Amino acid sequence: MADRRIAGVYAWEAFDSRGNPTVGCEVVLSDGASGSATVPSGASTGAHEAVELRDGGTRYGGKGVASAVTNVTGPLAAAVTGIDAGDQRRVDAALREADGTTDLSRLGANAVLGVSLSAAIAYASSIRQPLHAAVAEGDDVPLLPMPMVNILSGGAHADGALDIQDVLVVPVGAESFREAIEWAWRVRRGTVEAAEARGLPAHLVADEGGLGLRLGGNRDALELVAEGIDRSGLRSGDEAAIAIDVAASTFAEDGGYELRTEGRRLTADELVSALAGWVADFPIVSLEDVLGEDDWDGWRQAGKRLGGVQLLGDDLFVTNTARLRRGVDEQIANAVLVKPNQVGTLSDALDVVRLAQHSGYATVLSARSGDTEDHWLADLAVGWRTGQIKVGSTTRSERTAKWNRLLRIEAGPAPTTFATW
Ligand SMILES: C=C(OP(=O)(O)O)C(=O)O
Ligand SMILES: [Mg+2]
Repeated sequence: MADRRIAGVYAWEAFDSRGNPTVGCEVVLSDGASGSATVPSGASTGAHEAVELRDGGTRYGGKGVASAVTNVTGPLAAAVTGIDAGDQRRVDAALREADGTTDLSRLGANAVLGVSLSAAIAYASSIRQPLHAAVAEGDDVPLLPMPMVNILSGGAHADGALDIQDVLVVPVGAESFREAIEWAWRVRRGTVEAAEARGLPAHLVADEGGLGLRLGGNRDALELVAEGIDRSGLRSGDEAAIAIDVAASTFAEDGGYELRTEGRRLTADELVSALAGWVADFPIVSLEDVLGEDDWDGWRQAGKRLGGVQLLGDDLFVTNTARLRRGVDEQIANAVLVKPNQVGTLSDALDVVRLAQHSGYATVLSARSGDTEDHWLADLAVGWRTGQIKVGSTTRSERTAKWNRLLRIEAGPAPTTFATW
């Protein structure tokens, strides 16, 4: 039997797409196979996420990850050396044990995820399988996810150009991933045309490559993207629909919601009413983080009034099984955003995906606003059959790396299916 024990673990500081430092990691196995991964980093982070370790006085202006790097090569390497990389659960348990905290704040969730991912990638290389096949369970057939593609950006990703963080297109009528991503690109082009027709500078892009336009208010953003869909020639609602990441925690203040671009303050109830109005007027199929991350009562009320659409919890659930379990038990939201670095290990992220799938919740695997050119996220979406993926726009290489990887997987040789909406 091949010897796939972890024999070496290396780490370094790498750039993310905002030019901030992040952790790169490589795991080498006894049989000589190796795998490396870089870890992404969010901006609109949830308060309950596992902790990303940052420290001062190192590179790139004193917000380095030098301690995360030395934690990889020191205690985390010691904890996993000798473990069979094919036993992901054991690798991840050893990483958690080495850290000893529930939020991974001692050694850093960024350090832990680097090792967890690199071990999985090294194992896939050793068994000569693509990562999506190596992480698939049982007889699961690879499933290409429906993309959710960023068109307009606001919030923490575009210097507050809008209060809401993302207006995205979902190519709901597409029959293959290739068609879906082309349709998303057509909607972007249509939105650029719509912006230019209004004299807006459509070449300025935000962190995830979405257009970073200063508009009169949030509704204007929806009107612009709706016009972009019309200009794309796609049928609004049937072929191309809209998703919003409200990211409400980023503008929640003293129990209310400050819509700064509109100069008004709303209660939770008024914010839900505004969202219900948008759902009535635009082809919206998915709403993310509609209220603050700890406003469970507000979310329950929101579910009653916005029940017809996908209600997606990001900051609400933070890829955490305990929080998702509470959501399922209390019938709050109906979908979960899954960001592996919110929880720190692949096994924990997979547990969230499976709990959601068994509970009838949809799953959307997601990149971060600070991401890298790595594309393991695409393989996880396919192998775990998450059904949806959110990566940002169709521009900027750290985004296209994931789309291009999905196009590559769809081209074969393994047979795939596509997750229609
Ligand atoms: C991808 C997102 O942004 P960030 O990575 O900044 O949390 C998000 O909020 O869904
Ligand atoms: Mg979000």
